[in-house]
Amino acid sequence: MIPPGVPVVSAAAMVAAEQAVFAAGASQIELMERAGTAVAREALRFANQRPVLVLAGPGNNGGDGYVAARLLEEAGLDVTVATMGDAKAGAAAHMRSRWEGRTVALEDAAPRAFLVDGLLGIGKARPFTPDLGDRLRTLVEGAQFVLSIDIPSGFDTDSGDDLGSPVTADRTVALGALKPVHCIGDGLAGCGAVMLADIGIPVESAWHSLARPALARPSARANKYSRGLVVVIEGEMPGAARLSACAAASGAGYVILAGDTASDGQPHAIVRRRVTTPETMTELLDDSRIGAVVVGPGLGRGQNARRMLDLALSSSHALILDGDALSLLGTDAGARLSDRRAPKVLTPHSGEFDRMFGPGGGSKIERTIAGAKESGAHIIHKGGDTVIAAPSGEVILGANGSPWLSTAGTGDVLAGTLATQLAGGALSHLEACEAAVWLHGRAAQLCGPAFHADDLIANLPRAIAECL
Ligand SMILES: NC(=O)C1=CN([C@@H]2O[C@H](COP(=O)(O)OP(=O)(O)OC[C@H]3O[C@@H](n4cnc5c(N)ncnc54)[C@H](O)[C@@H]3O)[C@@H](O)[C@H]2O)[C@@H](O)CC1
Ligand SMILES: [K+]
Repeated sequence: MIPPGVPVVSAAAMVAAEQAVFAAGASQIELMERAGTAVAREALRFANQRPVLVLAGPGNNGGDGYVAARLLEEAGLDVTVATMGDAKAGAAAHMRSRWEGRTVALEDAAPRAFLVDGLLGIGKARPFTPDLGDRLRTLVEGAQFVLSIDIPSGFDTDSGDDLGSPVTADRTVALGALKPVHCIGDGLAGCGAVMLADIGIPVESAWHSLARPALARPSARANKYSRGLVVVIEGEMPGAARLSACAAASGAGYVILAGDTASDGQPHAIVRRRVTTPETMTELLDDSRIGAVVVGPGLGRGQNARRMLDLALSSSHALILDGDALSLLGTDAGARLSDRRAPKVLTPHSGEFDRMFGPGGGSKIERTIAGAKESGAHIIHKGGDTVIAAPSGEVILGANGSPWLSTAGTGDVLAGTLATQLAGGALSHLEACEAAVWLHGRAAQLCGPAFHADDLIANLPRAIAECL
């Protein structure tokens, strides 16, 4: 769980925001006192009189730890501080000097039930030495509850990578703003539940965490076309496109499933159109009422699939490109899509993303932004840590789903859900992506464990109801 709809900043941007506050006259000691107070408050909610071990590193993260230790002892708890190196000069050294309680070196510390992790924060982290790593593992495994200050120690703030740290927090108090490690990569599991503490540092960012969308009810004058006409192109594996079409039918006014459909099947509300040749495809797409076209789920990668994709790309409709369409575009995606003026959204999982834009080049956030800029498309880079990026560089980080989403067909459902939000025309493209990812994740939560993609569709109306 991460707080919804709040700014997310890189380590460098957080430091710049802090510097701006200092330049405006704030004192570093005051800020650290506020940070430590927020940590102590959170610790008091969960410590329940258990013995506390505060790990204090050499930087300002450790400084926050010393403040928390002092306040927890003043609150009557039994507190020991384990230090890793000497506190550097400045506020952290000041807070170290104000701590008068029991202190041991990290190497000599014994486990205690409630662990407060103030070893490393958003400064540049190096992997722990083997000895320190082993000691830390003993302390973490011996604790009943681990509360990390700002970030779990030994994780990279911007990529979310675990640098070999034994820390897995039950809860993390993010200071001032969320950072990428709270939302992506190994950090998702390493942080536990994340709470955000306002310590008086104003931050602005083009990156935000996912929030519940505000969706409108159909107006009194609404008709099936004004609520959005969605076309889904069927291919070699028709089940995938049918999942997209059924998902789109939750909210869209009119859904057409186009392909080699022999029978008209369930649900009857979805209109079947027999489209097997370039001519019939061209005829289908020659309809200005179409709000969005989904192409790719189960499309196949043969000659016919390629032809259908080319025709969809040359239309002027908003396109959702998923699955096989992304594989067919491959390394040509950037060049081919940047030439297309009409809106397009790509919904790759990591393998499809890498096939289009290459596997290297920074964090998942940076890579997704680069892909969006190169292709001129909005990108929903799927996974447990979904990253949505716009060509403008705006980002939404959407880790609200459920690990049970890792089952066949759920991506097809996302594509259809997105088509409905785009075709409705009420939302910007980024808002439509955010709404689709939220609804998809929420429907998964409502399903509970061990569901299949059809169950997800059945829960979309309940998710939508929460947004009205
Ligand atoms: N700047 C400020 O005034 C504030 C900072 N805050 C705290 O300060 C943190 C950032 O502080 P810093 O920039 O000092 O960074 P850190 O507290 O992350 O400490 C970085 C230090 O740890 C050392 N280090 C890194 N990896 C190591 C390893 N494996 N073994 C031993 N030493 C290692 C580095 O050489 C560096 O000296 C934030 O995360 C937050 O907790 C808060 O107190 C709010 C105010
Ligand atoms: K920490």
